[in-house]
Amino acid sequence: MTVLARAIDVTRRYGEVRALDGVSLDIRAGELVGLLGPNGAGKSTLINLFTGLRRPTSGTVELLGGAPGDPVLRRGIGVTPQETGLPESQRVGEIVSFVAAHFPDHADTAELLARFGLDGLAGRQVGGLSGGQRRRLGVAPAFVGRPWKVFLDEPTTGLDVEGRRALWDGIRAFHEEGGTVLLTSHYLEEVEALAQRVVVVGHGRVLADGTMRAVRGMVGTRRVSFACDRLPELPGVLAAERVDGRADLVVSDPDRLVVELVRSGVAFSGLEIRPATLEEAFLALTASKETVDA
Ligand SMILES: Nc1ncnc2c1ncn2[C@@H]1O[C@H](COP(=O)(O)OP(=O)(O)OP(=O)(O)O)[C@@H](O)[C@H]1O
Repeated sequence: MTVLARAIDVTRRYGEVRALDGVSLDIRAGELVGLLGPNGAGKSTLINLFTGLRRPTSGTVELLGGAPGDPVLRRGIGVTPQETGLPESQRVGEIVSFVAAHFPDHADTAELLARFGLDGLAGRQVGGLSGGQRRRLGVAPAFVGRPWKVFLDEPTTGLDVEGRRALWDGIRAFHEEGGTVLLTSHYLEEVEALAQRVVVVGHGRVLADGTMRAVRGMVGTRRVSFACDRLPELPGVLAAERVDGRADLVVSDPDRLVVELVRSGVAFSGLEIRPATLEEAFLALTASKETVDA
């Protein structure tokens, strides 16, 4: 299948910060890929490289088979950055028409607005939109030039459930017509609802790349905590902390951990098991990768 965006062993530094560290990734035509990772993982940097806004420090980035900075190739993509500053006094219809005017073949603006739940608002000034309507207006223009591929950086941040669903429907409709999507998100549920393939990034590296099911298995960790005087050696611990006489462990198999804890003969009390947050799961995944790589 045609590769629409490709990164080969890409590193990007900002001074001392290594935002991307040896990332290789292919996005093929027709895929809907979720790029999932905690704050600072390097998601926006990767999108900025694919869309030609930044250059890699080393490695190669290709867009539609060429250089991402090529204006002709860039006409084939649509981009929504994490934040958009739309002029308050401009009307919704004017904004979409302005973007459409840059493309020789563009979508019908009324249809596009309807697709993103903004129908009936073409004459409304941006200043009169709700936060959710504003965000959807920030995303819709990415689709106006009939792109091959769209890059959406946290498209649903700040949206309520209804707004999120309206946006998901718009993204799905584009994908069902054959469009390719790379979207970033902090939310596992969002990526699960939309993407067939999920790429987990952390500390500038690809930590996992596969189906949602496979990745959920990897990040589906639990936090097990209990009070004890001494923490024995236990298998399968991804991260451990001791706070006020309690051990706090992140594990992927809590049942096995508890069995081993009992077997160790160490006295414990106040056992609690709860799902780790996604953030914790990512940290554990990153930490375990670092241990493996060390
Ligand atoms: N222009 C910049 N100058 C300096 N450092 C930067 C710059 N842009 C990004 N970084 C750093 O690079 C790292 C990766 O940032 P990036 O924005 O790509 O992460 P992200 O995964 O998109 O995070 P978030 O989910 O918070 O948007 C972070 O440590 C960030 O502080």
